[in-house]
Amino acid sequence: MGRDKLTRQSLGGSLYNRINEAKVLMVGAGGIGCELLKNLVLTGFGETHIVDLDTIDLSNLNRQFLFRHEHIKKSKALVAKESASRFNPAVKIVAHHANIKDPQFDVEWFKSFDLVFNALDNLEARRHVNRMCLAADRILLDAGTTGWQGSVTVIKKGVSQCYDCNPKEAPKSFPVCTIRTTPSQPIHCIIWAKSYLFTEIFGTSEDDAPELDHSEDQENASEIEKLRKESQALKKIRELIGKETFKKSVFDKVFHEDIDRLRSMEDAWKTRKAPEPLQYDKLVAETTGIASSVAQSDQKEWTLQESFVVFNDSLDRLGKRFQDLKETSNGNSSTPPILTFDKDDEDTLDFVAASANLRSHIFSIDSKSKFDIKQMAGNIIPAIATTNAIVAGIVVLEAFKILRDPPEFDKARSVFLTRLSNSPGVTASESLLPPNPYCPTCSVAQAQLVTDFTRAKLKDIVEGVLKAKLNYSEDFSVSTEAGVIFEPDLEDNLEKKLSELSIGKETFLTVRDEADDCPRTNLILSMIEKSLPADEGAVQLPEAVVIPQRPQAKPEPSMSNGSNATNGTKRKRDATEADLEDAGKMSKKGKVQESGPITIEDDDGAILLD
Ligand SMILES: Nc1ncnc2c1ncn2[C@@H]1O[C@H](COP(=O)(O)OP(=O)(O)OP(=O)(O)O)[C@@H](O)[C@H]1O
Ligand SMILES: [Zn+2]
Repeated sequence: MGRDKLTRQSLGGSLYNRINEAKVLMVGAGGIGCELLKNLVLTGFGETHIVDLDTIDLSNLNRQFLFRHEHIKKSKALVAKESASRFNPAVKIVAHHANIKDPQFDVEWFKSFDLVFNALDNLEARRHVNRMCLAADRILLDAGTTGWQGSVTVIKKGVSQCYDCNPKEAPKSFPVCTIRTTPSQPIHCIIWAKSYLFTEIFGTSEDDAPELDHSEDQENASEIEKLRKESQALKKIRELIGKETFKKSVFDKVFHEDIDRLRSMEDAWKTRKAPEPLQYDKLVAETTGIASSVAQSDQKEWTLQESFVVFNDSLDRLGKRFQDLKETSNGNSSTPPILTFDKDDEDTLDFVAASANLRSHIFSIDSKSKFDIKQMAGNIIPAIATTNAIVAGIVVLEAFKILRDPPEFDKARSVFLTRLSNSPGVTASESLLPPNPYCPTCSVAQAQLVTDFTRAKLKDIVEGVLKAKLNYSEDFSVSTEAGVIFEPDLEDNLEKKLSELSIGKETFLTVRDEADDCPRTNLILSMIEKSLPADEGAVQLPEAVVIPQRPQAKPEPSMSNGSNATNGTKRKRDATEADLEDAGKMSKKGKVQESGPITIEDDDGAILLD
């Protein structure tokens, strides 16, 4: 009996043949991706391309079953291909060890697929694939999981909601002053250790850390200035790396001198307990007999003395790595050596865990185990293989509906996996909702520009296409994800080449009509690279574009029931339902709330996580 006989029987010959001929793209070969690839290959999808930028880590092996111990440090995409090929040698698998945002994966490339599957773990890459599929007019099946929660959504341009139709919760950040001056929860000390202390000693600068919110800096200008001086002093300590005095200097600076300064701000401690500085020599005396192997006890909360031992030991390890790096990069001043925090890098995790707990002790905050700190610093909740397997199965069932002849879009559903205590089953589903007419990504006009990047300038787009071909008047702006590059008061970029403005074939440009009367909806431009004859324009508009008027002012979302309904008939999903990946991060003690974003409630109160 042929290996595909039963599959053919259960799917029916016509669907089976279409699956056999289908060319699909799977973005992400992690927890969901491994399960999904197995399903695609065993069902007989004719050609599957895999894109993943990462290499295999020890911590992936418990659930990413296409990978084995001997694959650690190898490309996920390539090993996934190798392992899954053995399940069904009749299908073709193509692996790309790359970032899906790389320019080689342009709109034309997306057009070469019948279907696209997202098996990703982050908002940024998902949004990018969403935009690419809209520009290429390809159906995207997005699968996501967070712990026990999961979702599968079918996104078809103009028919169903896209990934951006519901605004997503911005990642949680903390005001700088909370982190640096008045921490009150373990997470504040963990962010301090990871995004301030570690980066100032071994990395670049805290200013770039996404967890730190600088929006209130102006209001606290004098305190921020003092904090800045503290950071500079800490950076100087970097010069002591490798010297006998290094560890004590770091310790004295951040756990003694800086704390003394904070204590002197009496107003800050009127309603809370003032921090207590630590003494290096006293702790040295108290820690004789504690072995550095205590760092391996990752489930228990270390004592102050144990944290001190791990702090010193991890600083030794990191200092040595930093020195080695410096030696190997000697003479190459353009790349100063830096170390970066990685939750799977024991040396960096030990340092962050020990430093966070020392700071927690100073501020009378509960300490956390290294295991808990790994979850919180890595902003992760445990991934659950079963959830991944369920969504990877459901997403293929949705793909069947789309591949039928004729396609059964009306039967396609958004499916959610929940473990809410009052929910009757494991999954819930709803029909696909129509696009949000105010969505900045899909309720817009789209156009493609054929572009010769060797000579195209911004002027060729602004003057040659937008004004000459699409009748934009003077009042409009053009922006990339990085910001505005053209508007009536910003004309300096017109003579610049697109490459100088970091615009490539993977870039989307947004044209916003700023006219007072009847402005048109936003226009999203994507690029097709082509070498064009010198006597022709460097940017061409191959097809006519219709740009409708912008809809009237957006109604205020109703906050009464936590929904943000816009279409009168059906309630739109709220952030928790629609974006489980980002709304639903939980710790072991996490508790899901039924509406609104998800909170972690730990002993120190509730905090929102992205
Ligand atoms: N921009 C991107 N381009 C290509 N692949 C990506 C991109 N962003 C994320 N990925 C991949 O998506 C996959 C998501 O899988 P998963 O959620 O299981 O994460 P993981 O990194 O394997 O696990 P964990 O984060 O729990 O350690 C990862 O393999 C990751 O490398
Ligand atoms: Zn949309």
